Formats: sequence, C-alpha cells, structure tokens
Amino acid sequence: MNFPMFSIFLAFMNRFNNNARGLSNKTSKTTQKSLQMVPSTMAETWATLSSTIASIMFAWAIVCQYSPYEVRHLIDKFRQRLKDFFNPYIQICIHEFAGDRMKRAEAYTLVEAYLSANTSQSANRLRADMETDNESLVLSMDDYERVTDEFEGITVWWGLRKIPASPRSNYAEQGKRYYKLTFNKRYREMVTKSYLEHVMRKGKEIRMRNRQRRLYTNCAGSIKFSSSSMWSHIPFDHKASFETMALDYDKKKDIVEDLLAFSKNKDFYEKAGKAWKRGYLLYGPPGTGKSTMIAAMANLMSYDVYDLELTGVKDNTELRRLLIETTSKSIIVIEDIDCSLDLTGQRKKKAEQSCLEDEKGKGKKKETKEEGSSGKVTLSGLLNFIDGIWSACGTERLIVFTTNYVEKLDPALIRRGRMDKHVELSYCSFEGFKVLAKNYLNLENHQMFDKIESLIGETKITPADVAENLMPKSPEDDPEIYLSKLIQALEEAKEAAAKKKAKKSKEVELEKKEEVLAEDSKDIEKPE
Ligand SMILES: Nc1ncnc2c1ncn2[C@@H]1O[C@H](COP(=O)(O)OP(=O)(O)OP(=O)(O)O)[C@@H](O)[C@H]1O
Ligand SMILES: [Mg+2]
Repeated sequence: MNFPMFSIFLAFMNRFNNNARGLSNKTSKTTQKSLQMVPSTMAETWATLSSTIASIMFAWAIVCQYSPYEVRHLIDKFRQRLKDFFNPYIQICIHEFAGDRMKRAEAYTLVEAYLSANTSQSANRLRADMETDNESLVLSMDDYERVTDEFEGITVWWGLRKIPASPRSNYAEQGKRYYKLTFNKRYREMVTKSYLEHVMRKGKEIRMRNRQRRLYTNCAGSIKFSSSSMWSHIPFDHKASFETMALDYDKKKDIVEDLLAFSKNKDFYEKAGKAWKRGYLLYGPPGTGKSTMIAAMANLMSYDVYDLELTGVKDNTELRRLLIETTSKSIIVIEDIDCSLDLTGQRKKKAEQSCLEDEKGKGKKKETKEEGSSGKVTLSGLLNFIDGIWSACGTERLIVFTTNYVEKLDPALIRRGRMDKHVELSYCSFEGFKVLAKNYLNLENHQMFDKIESLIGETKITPADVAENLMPKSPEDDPEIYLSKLIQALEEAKEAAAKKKAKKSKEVELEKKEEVLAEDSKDIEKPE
C-alpha cells in the first residue's frame, strides 16, 4: 500500500474509532446499566483493533519504503502465499509471447480462436482485426475484458490482461498481453486435464475453419517464392462444391461420405498403425470435372492444396523434401500423372506417348520434357512418396492423382493402399445436366428437358461442354436460348458420333477386304 492510500486508511480508522466512542457514550446515557457494558466493550475492542491495524499498516508502509529490495521481495512472496491460502480460486496465465520468440505463442492463438465465438456474444468491448490473407474481420475481446465459459457444469472466467509498466515487471515484457483463466480450486483436476484440452482442440478446429486456405505450387518463378520454403503459395479461393458438381447423386454421396469418414477416423488410423492419409485416383476424359472435384474436396474438408508439378522436381531427394514441407490437413495433387512421370524404361515411353496423344487430342496438356533435361524422379521414388516411411511424417492428408489414361498407369502406382479410392468421372448424364441447369440458369424443370434427356442418353458430351452451352451471356436472356443451344450441340455431337461410327466400320470392312486380297495373292504366288 502506498503512502497516500495509507493516510486515507488512517483517517478512516480514526473516524471509525471516534464514531464508535460516540456511540458508546450515547448508549451509556439511554440504556440500562446491565446492557451498557456490552456496546461499550465492543466499541473499545473495535477502537483497539483499528488502532492496531493502523499501526501495522504504518509499520508496513515504512518497511516497504525503506527496506532493501531482497526483504521487500521476501515480504511480497509471503503476502502472495497468504493470499493464495485464503483465495478459493486458481489462475492460469497464457502469454502472447512465450520465451524469447517473436512469434505469437500457439496456446495463446488457440485460446483467442476458442474464445472468439463466446466473445462476440457476451463481451462488451471487442477488438476487430483483419487477419493476414483473410478478407473477413476477426473479433476478439479487448484488453481488460472478461467472459464466462461453461464446461460440463462448471463455470470458468477468461480475462485479457496486459503486463503493466511498473518497476517490478520485466521491461521487455511490459505491455504484452496474456489470457488469465480463473476457476474454483475444486475443479483443478477437471480444468487442467479436460477443459484445457477441450479449449486447445476446439481452438484448432475454429482456427482451421476460419483461416485463409492456400494453394501451393513447387514451380519456382511462378509466384512469390520464399527462400526458406520449397513451396510458393497464393490464397485458395475456388468456389467449387459437391452441390454444384454435375455428378450422379449416389456417386457424389459415396465420395462425400468417404471423405468425411476419413476426417473423423483419426483413432482408427492410430489403432490400425496406419499413416493418416488416403489416396484418390480420379480418372476420365478431359472436361469431366477431375480438377473441379479436387477443389470441391478441398472446400468440403477445409484443406490446403499442394499442386505438385512432378516435371519441376529434380530428383527423389527433392521430392521427399517437398513432401516433408507439406502441412497436415492438406491435399497433395499430381495432375495428369501419366504425363508427369519421367521414368526409366517402358514407363517413360508410355508417358511420352500418352502426352503426345494428349497434345494432339486436346492441345492443352503439359509438355513432355526434352531429352537430357529430364528429372530423376523414379517410379520407386514416387511410390515412396505416397506410402513410404516418409509419407507418415504428416497427418490427415489426401493424395490425389488425376489422369485421362488410367490403363496406362503402372499397377503398382494405383494399387489399393496407395490409391485407396478410384473414382471414374465420365460424360454428362441427365442428372448431371440438371445440376448444371440449376447452377447456370436457375432452372429446375422445363418442357425442353425431355428432349435433352433423350439426346443426352445417346450422346457422349462432357460436363465442360454442357456448362459452356448453358453459360448465360446476360442475366436477362431467356433460358430457352441456352437450352436450344445445348440441344443443337447434342444433335451435332450425335451426328458426328454416327459419322465416326460409320467411318470406322467402313475402315474395318476395308481392312478385312485387304486381308482377304492379301491371302488370295499369297495363294496365287505359292509355287506348285
Ligand atoms: N462434373 C462437373 N461438374 C461441374 N462442372 C464441371 C464438371 N466437369 C467439368 N466442369 C466444368 O468444366 C470445366 C473444366 O473441368 P475440369 O478442369 O474439372 O476438367 P478435367 O476433368 O480436370 O479436365 P482435364 O482432364 O482436361 O484436366 C470446369 O471449369 C467446370 O466449370
Ligand atoms: Mg484437370
């Protein structure tokens, strides 16, 4: 207690003392003798007590003022212990910056995330911050604000404090924030064991949900490249979802359930001694939604996406380094795996051949690497990447391969255990068309749907082509314009397919004729 306060206290005690004396005098005049003794004794006791306390306080102030630092420190310690003894509450402090590190402490950020929901509902003073890479405001409690939390029937209090600037506090620590958790001593076990664990777990979940997800690439030079990391990144903002995907309902449901089960199966993977990861192979013709599905998966699971460009990886060692640098809750994607691999022997030939076919067919696939500049990522390197001992270094990860030519992939690469789920994405069905019509034209039904249904059943058209035909040029346009456009495209595709079929059967016929002719000429040439 400082000196002014002490003086006030002394004045108050003296006044109290005088009042007590006055009271005793009055009482002695108006009450009977037998009763006089009691209040007068009480007043005297109070008077003695107050002057004793006043003397102690005075002595205390002198000691605090003039005793050496060590003595004061000892006294403080003793006082704190005395206070703790009588205090029924326990406090736990979680500091914003722990140790010498400049980085915010993990526990602090998790508490902040955990309290964010509670804070926005019950705190009176809030702070709004825009997180890096994030477009939305994040609310947290302001300094010296306090909120109450309940957990399994017990109540705890959280407060945000700042280390004050005082001669006693460390200069470097001054002004730094910390969360103070207060709870009754009776719940020590429950709070330290279950409640804090619950706060950390929930905090992680909330932070994961709210963070700005990222799309990483290993291609140097494409985006800003931090010297310390092998991956560069941009914010991941793809809006694809399973609801907007043109896919049969059962297939969609199966994939969504599989993904959700994976994310909840941590205990199973631990018990089974398996790394917590799952491989997906997405295959099908170009424009059937393989890349779109990866984005939908990332959005469903709130994962980051690592788009691994294998042709940019020097060797197996670099591949391993890239793998180690990926974080948990992420999807590692290798698109067009048949083109990306530059393996020795037969696979290399196959990869190049399929890439050349792609070049011809689509004119948009990745280029095969030139001879000599090829990397040394081998099939075994890639197999190790997927499920070797190093693949267990992170948790909760999906590995997704896409290809247009599943039959060309090495069976070892796509066997179950590596690629656990094989998903075929195919041409647009009527069900798929209905999803696209809803997305693009906001139409759930129309008289032209019947014609489209019969045509779509006879034609091979990709969802990408359907989407392109349904894409409105202006919001005021009549949807019929686009449905007619699609019908025309379907009819053209049907005609083209019929012509192709006729041409092929002609070719087969011709080949057969040539074979017969060749046989005949052999017979003629045979010497008798
Ligand atoms: N199943 C689908 N549902 C909704 N939109 C789709 C679907 N398939 C394709 N699209 C649309 O077509 C475009 C191209 O699709 P996407 O890139 O996903 O195809 P892909 O299968 O990855 O093709 P590629 O094999 O050539 O890489 C997407 O932008 C999307 O708008
Ligand atoms: Mg693709």
